[in-house]
Amino acid sequence: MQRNITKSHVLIVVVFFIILVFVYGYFRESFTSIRFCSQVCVVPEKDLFDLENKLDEIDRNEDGQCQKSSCKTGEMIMESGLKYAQPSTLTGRSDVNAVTNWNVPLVWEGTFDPVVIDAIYKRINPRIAVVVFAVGKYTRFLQKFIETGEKYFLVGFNLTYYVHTDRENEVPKVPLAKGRKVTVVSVPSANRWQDVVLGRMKWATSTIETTIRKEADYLFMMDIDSVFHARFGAESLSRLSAVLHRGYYKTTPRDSFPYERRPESKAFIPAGEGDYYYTAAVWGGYLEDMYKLVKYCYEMSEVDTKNKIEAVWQEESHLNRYLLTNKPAKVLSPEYLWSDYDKVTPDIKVVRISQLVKNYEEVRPNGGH
Ligand SMILES: CC(=O)N[C@H]1[C@@H](OP(=O)(O)OP(=O)(O)OC[C@H]2O[C@@H](n3ccc(=O)[nH]c3=O)[C@H](O)[C@@H]2O)O[C@H](CO)[C@H](O)[C@@H]1O
Ligand SMILES: [Mn+2]
Repeated sequence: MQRNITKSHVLIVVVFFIILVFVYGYFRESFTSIRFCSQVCVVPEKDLFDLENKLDEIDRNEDGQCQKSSCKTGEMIMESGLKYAQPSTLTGRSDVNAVTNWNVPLVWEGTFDPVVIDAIYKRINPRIAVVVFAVGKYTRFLQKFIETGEKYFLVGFNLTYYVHTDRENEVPKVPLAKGRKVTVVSVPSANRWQDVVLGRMKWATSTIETTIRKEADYLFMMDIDSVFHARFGAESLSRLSAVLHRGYYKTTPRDSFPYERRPESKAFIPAGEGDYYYTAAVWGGYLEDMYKLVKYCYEMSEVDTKNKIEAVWQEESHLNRYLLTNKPAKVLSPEYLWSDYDKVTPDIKVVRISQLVKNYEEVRPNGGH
């Protein structure tokens, strides 16, 4: 009995092991790519190599320009070892919608973790351009805008404020953090505020072509009559990010949005169409995507002028027209531009930047609205 068991069993065990070795040899490739993740994630050697390569990809040429498109964003790579709260699939903001119907984020406080977002974007280390205009009496807003920008706006990132003005001597000297600067660009004075507002598209197009294109990866267009109050960070970065206008984001039916309604204008949006109403006081994105959009607003307003029409809200109308067809990659909640004219409502957990109350009559060259 004892002898029988030993003989046949030894044979079976040997055959079993031989088969096992063959099977292993055959499927070896697939076995190595299985990741065993619990506390520690074991990354197979080949994948580790790919990952290192990706980390090394963030290269700039002699002009400081990114070599690969991943420099701008796209790839959500985070260094390992970072400590942050575990994300939940079940809890989050339930009082607001955090996604659009074309499935991109609608950014509110509580929908992102600053630690994770910063880790991803600081590794890319993008150069950010902020284009602002301070023409005529609007130079008075520069000091507070830049001062508070240094406290809250994309802190820790390379950033240049391109201040377009007709009063160079009124540009204040504000202490700036490392990697940040102010570049002054001269523009002519204007007799109508409408010309300044629309002129922004023309002058910004030209500054991008001559200067900014060589110096930045992202670009923001912003009104100057605003003050930062809280973090306005890398969560705002995307190919194209637009901000919901605080006046129309909650219950306004689309047919009541102040879109351009005259078919003669290039900014025309007919009844029954539209997603949101976006403000033109804060918008940003990849340099080249923003260039295309700023230039579009300029060219469309030129066509309108030829046809003796001016869109109801100038470049804001053209911006809204463009974004209806070319959906933004991120929509930012009105936290990203509130107004001191309005009471803060419970869904706005944090006001990141707010428009100042101003005397339109006094500050604008031709007064009024
Ligand atoms: C919150 C919001 O939706 N803002 C929009 C609203 O602006 P506002 O009513 O806030 O207009 P505004 O007076 O701030 O003008 C827009 C910007 O143009 C510049 N400026 C204007 C006049 C002037 O004499 N000098 C000068 O430098 C300055 O940067 C200013 O911030 O309507 C404008 C068009 O009508 C633009 O679409 C603004 O983005
Ligand atoms: Mn404004």
